[in-house]
Amino acid sequence: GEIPKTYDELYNSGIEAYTSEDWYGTIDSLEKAIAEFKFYRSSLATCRLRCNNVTSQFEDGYLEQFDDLFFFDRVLRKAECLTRCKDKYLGHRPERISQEITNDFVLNVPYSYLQMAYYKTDQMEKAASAAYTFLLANPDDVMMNSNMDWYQANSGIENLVMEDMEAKPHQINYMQGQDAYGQEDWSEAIDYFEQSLEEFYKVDGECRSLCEGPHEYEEFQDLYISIGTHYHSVVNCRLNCFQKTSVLEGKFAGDFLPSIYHYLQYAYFQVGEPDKAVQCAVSYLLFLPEDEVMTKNMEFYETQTGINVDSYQPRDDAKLYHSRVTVEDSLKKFADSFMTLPSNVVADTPVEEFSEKKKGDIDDIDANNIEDDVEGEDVIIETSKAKYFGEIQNDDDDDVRSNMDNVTIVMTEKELNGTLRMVADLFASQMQCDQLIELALAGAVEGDGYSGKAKPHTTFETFSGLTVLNAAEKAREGLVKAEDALLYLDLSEKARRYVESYFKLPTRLFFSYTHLVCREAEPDAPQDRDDLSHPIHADNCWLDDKGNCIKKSPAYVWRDYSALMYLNEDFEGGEFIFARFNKTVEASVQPKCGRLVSFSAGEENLHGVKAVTKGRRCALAMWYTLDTKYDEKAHIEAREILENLQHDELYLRRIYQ
Ligand SMILES: O=C(O)CCC(=O)C(=O)O
Ligand SMILES: [Fe+3]
Repeated sequence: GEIPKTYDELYNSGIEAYTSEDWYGTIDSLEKAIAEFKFYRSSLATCRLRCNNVTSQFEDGYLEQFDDLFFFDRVLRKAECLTRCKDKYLGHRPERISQEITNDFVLNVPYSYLQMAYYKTDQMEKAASAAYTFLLANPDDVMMNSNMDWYQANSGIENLVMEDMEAKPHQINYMQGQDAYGQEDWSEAIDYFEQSLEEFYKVDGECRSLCEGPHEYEEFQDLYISIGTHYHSVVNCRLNCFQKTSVLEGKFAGDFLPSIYHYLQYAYFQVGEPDKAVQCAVSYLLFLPEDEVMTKNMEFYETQTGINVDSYQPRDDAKLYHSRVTVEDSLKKFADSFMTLPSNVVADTPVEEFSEKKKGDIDDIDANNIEDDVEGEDVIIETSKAKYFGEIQNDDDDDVRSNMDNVTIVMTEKELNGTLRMVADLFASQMQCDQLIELALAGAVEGDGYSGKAKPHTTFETFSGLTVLNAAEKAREGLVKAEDALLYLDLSEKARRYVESYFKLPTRLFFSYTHLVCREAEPDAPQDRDDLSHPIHADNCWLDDKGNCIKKSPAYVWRDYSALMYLNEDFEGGEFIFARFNKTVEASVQPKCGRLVSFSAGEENLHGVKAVTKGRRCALAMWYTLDTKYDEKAHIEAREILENLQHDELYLRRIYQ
């Protein structure tokens, strides 16, 4: 028969039909494209999963006596199995389909065309659902947001139901489970949550196997280095699956998986199955061992039901998942220690997937407080509150932290009167601070970072700055010391790692912008000025006149965390303040050499700097993002420049010695 079209071909015909306003044609092609995309991905995943079970024709243990024959026997048998399987299910399809088009599918872009086509053909409900589906992956899209408002106001349909047309079974079951749970229909809740759990692991398995796709090599290297390089990107991609699968209504829900065990333990308890309840509780604690509510529940089980909780193991599914991720994470860290992840990682699942959503805003999945209802006992208190799921992936970040010589935390959320804030000392020695100030004096440019405006915030101070890349370039030109520029890179990396670990971030934190800055009071500035050196602001949104945080351009909306490492204290004024929009101060921090203040970059952390009335105040300012897209590549480039310099210098020394 006719060779079926691939999803990129169908997508292109859909767009062509759209351009010529052939709405039925658009719908036909795009619906087929979406179906084909799903078929393609699930077949690929199925083949890869199936081929995990290949067995060797050799006697058990026979190959293990030769160095790597056992390993390569499995590799070849898997390769053979995959070749056959792909041939059978995906026969005519090319090995690789345009990455750009694949990304469009991952980001629900076909639904933006479908939305219009459904609307034009008078299918309002579908049109609204398509708009909603597109928005889940592209929440900031201005056009689609206004379409959505329009549907809500003018569709003419009462109770217009908008569906996520890409909702996956683990998400649907989860939401149905929550409904049943809210109705206190425990056995139905158990069914849904068990189903959701099973589907979660299935989707996760598919996601992980889709990571095994092609990889752009610069060149083939040693056999093992090539394999290792490819595996590095695969394991990185696999670890990202947690983010991609733990999504509810388009948003990253950090405790999606553990919360299912939380719901289940309560529901099992309610239906009189305390054994299963404890198993679920123990499974939950595997992911979030420090959870207070669950720890209390365990005490309850122990004291009120007579169960010996210590004899319980987590469920097999939880154990398997947890230990796999733990091992993968340590393999990835090991790989990270000697090779860099290529920036052009090509896998079937783009790394950017869900980038809009992972931003680190961990949403409350459900704040559904379940009141005590077992004879007034002090029982299982509430369902899961949002928690970071950092424990799994950040295990040995604690080492990083303890390796940070003598860094000490001096203020936490409590003293700082807010959330996601901290102050720590001893990040740099006096000598290092002096070196960085010297670097700033030699290299910083007035108005750098503010379109050259030397006085961007107040007329009474001059602002100057130097980026990491400019520092390296100036070192190359001999304008600043290379070792100072290197220290700039090293200290900012030290801070980045500390912040990543301190806030237990589930994924890597990237630099988004790094700036060595000084603010210097004008010699004739009045001592009693009442303006600020830096007005109250949030780092990732702009505040309108009512103090609303607008997360739109020109704000740097992708910034998720900020940190400032102070370099001196010999100036007057210049305290850093956390403050409300009406300028009431929540906490104030006195800068000094080696002190780091760090906080999440949103409206929860409005801040500013009090007037510097005398002298010069210097700091290493860093803004970070969780979104790889905004990774400040300048750090790598700067390091390269400096390494080359160092290399040249050694070379010259050798010649002239
Ligand atoms: O220098 C400081 O203490 C804070 C500066 C700041 O908030 C910013 O540049 O966004
Ligand atoms: Fe700021």
